[in-house]
Amino acid sequence: MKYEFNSDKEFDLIAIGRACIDLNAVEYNRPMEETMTFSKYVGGSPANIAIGSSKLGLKAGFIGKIADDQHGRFIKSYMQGVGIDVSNIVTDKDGHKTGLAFTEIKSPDECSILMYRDDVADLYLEPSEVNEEYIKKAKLLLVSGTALAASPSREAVIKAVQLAKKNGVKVAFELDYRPYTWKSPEETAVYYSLIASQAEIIIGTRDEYDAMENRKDGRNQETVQHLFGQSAELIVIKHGVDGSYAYVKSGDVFRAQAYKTNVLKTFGAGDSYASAFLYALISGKKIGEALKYGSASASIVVSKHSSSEAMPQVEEIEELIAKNEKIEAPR
Ligand SMILES: Nc1ncnc2c1ncn2[C@@H]1O[C@H](COP(=O)(O)OP(=O)(O)O)[C@@H](O)[C@H]1O
Ligand SMILES: O=C(O)C[C@@H](O)[C@H](O)C(=O)COP(=O)(O)O
Repeated sequence: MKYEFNSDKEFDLIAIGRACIDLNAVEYNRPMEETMTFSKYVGGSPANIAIGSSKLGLKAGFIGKIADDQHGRFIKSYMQGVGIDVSNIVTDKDGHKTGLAFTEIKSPDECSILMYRDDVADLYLEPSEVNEEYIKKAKLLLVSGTALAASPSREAVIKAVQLAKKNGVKVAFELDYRPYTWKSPEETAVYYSLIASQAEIIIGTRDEYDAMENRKDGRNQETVQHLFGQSAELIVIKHGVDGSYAYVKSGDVFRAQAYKTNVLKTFGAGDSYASAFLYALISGKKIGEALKYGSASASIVVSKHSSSEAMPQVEEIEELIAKNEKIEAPR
């Protein structure tokens, strides 16, 4: 079963949200207190997804606001360098700073992120900086949940979604829940539910759907039943190393297991998964196959040091799928 896009569009995917900096611990397998050096990469979930899908060959664009400083310029030139259209990345003129994410790698499965996101430039994207002529050119608008955390970025995203709906552009909502960016769980649930009610494709971990539903231990069946009553056509629910499911409005369900790998750290899994899943879907692969692309890409990225720079080529993903070494997990 395939998922159909409007083929008469110049861009495969346009992402909206934050483009930031990741500072990843160079000395790892220790707490951050003992880490003295960090490597710099472009980061921010929607930027990572745009980078991953561009490296896989999609024509990608980005809408966001970056700081008018060295970090902002680094982000823009890196994104341009991997083939992303940066014409709709706006430079902040009010002195707001680039968001930073320091990563701590204590062990392969004990990682955390220390984020510096006070007054960050990306959350100052204005609705007036979202351009209908641009959005209209995309097959898919990818929205990151974190961009809904504060105004005016929240309104800019809501406008982008409205313009997508008006112009036959599918909306994919990557829940990308970062608790520290939000004021309260209630607020998150309100805005997540609003965008989820408009999106045709929704991707998130089980915990992120729980944040949207403002509950604990939610069940996939209840979640999808509710969302299929709105605009959703395809819902992906990820369960970490236990794999992921794609639910289709027709009633079909697909499952992918994670691929065995030499794990260095856990972050980067979600963004690499989304970029390869969307790449495969937009390239016309079947939904079950697209899940494998997502899983394989994630497995490659968790074995490497960064999120953005580590995004794989198509050949690497296909090699891993062909090897077929999956992690057995309970159903
Ligand atoms: N330890 C791991 N080894 C191999 N693949 C993994 C591992 N952890 C996660 N993955 C893959 O990454 C995907 C996304 O991971 P998940 O943890 O659910 O998302 P997120 O990073 O957004 O929290 C999973 O569906 C799985 O395919
Ligand atoms: O999204 C961010 O601001 C931080 C990311 O750049 C970082 O690489 C990361 O946490 C990615 O993790 P993922 O969401 O598990 O892919």
